[in-house]
Amino acid sequence: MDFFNYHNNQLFAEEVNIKTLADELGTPLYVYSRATLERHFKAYADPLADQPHLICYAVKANSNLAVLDVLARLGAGFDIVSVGELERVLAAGGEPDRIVFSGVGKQAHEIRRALEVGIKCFNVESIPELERIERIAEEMAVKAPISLRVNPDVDPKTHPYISTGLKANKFGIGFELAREVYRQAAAMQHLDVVGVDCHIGSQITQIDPFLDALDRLLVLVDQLAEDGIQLQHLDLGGGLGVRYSDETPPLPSAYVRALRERLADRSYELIFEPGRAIAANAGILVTRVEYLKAGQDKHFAIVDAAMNDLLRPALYDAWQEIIPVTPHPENHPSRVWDIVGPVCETGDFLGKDRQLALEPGDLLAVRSAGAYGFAMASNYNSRNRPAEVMVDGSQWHLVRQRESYEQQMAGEFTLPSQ
Ligand SMILES: Cc1ncc(COP(=O)(O)O)c(C=O)c1O
Ligand SMILES: N[C@@H](CCCC[NH3+])C(=O)O
Repeated sequence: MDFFNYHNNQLFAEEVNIKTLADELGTPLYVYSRATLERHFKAYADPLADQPHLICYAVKANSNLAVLDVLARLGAGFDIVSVGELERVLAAGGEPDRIVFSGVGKQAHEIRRALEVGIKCFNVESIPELERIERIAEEMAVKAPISLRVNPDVDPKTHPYISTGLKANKFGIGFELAREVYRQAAAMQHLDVVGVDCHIGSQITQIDPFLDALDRLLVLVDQLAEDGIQLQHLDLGGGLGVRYSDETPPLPSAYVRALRERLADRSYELIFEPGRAIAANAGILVTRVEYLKAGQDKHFAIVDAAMNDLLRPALYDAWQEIIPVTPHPENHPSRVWDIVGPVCETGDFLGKDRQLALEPGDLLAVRSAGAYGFAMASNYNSRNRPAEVMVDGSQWHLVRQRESYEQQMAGEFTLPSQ
């Protein structure tokens, strides 16, 4: 089932015509489908219905308040990596005791705020972080729930920039060290050791690396049991890939089932931290063609969205499908275009070598843009970040206004006069 589809030669999100939205709200414009977010969340939650679990949506993928709200209403937990994400989850109605806090650089004020609101667990990534949490918990006279993020040294076979579970990556505590660090954690007065955590990378399209990582975690869990450390939950991270072009990642249900089979009759609460698998294919970026420019070797369609709006193509050479919002008749001449933005960088492209029938003023949709799209948008070239819309059946809601220049400059000052 796809909630972004053509009807009468017009692209729709659920029952809302994209051209109407773009004409009314301007472009570039992010459009999300509530039904798709819900379907993707349930694809994780349903196969876990008969056992204790928590799906902690990775807020970094798309932190729009409306997206968080949709997921909170379904009972989602949240995986955060900053106090900014924490405040967003709380503002959207997320429950503090369903929040896990990941990330290698948690600052003291972030730890304090997380303890104050009572999060479910800190996923601790180093010994100094463990010591910092212990110190702050002591000052606040509370016990901090923690798990260690273990780096299992498993190759996730993904883009090198988004692999996180190899020895060479900055993330987690090395597998060989983990048992000893758990002993240290268990001896600290103000820590409550509740789980173990592992996240090996993103856009992973095979099940095997996840199973290898789980096997390593289970070896550790057994060793910890010998040491008298009983865990309540296993957090298996996020990272399940999606289809951008011809990838064939396992469905969430198959992935969850495979991991459950490996766990056999071990009874732990299972936590997952999916980001991309929930949000990516729940969103598109709509952009308008400004100019068609014939180059010597290449033809360029210059559109009004750029790398500041959608960074993935520039950063990872990522491929995302680009489709017309209102396709021309079949006999309209087409040619191969590079779809580029107005930013002054050669890396500013949304897609290369795309066969399309185009005219100036046409609308295009970049698919699979719901995750790591707006979330990584910036003001580079002093461009305002785009608006975001949530479609819900035949209704749509503006869930973020296009930034204004005043907002972009807010809080910034020129030098005082002499
Ligand atoms: C700790 C952690 N959890 C979850 C995620 C979400 O990953 P994905 O969007 O690939 O599911 C990430 C990002 O890779 C992460 O770093
Ligand atoms: N931002 C990345 C994924 C990073 C995952 C976060 N650890 C992407 O767009 O693919």
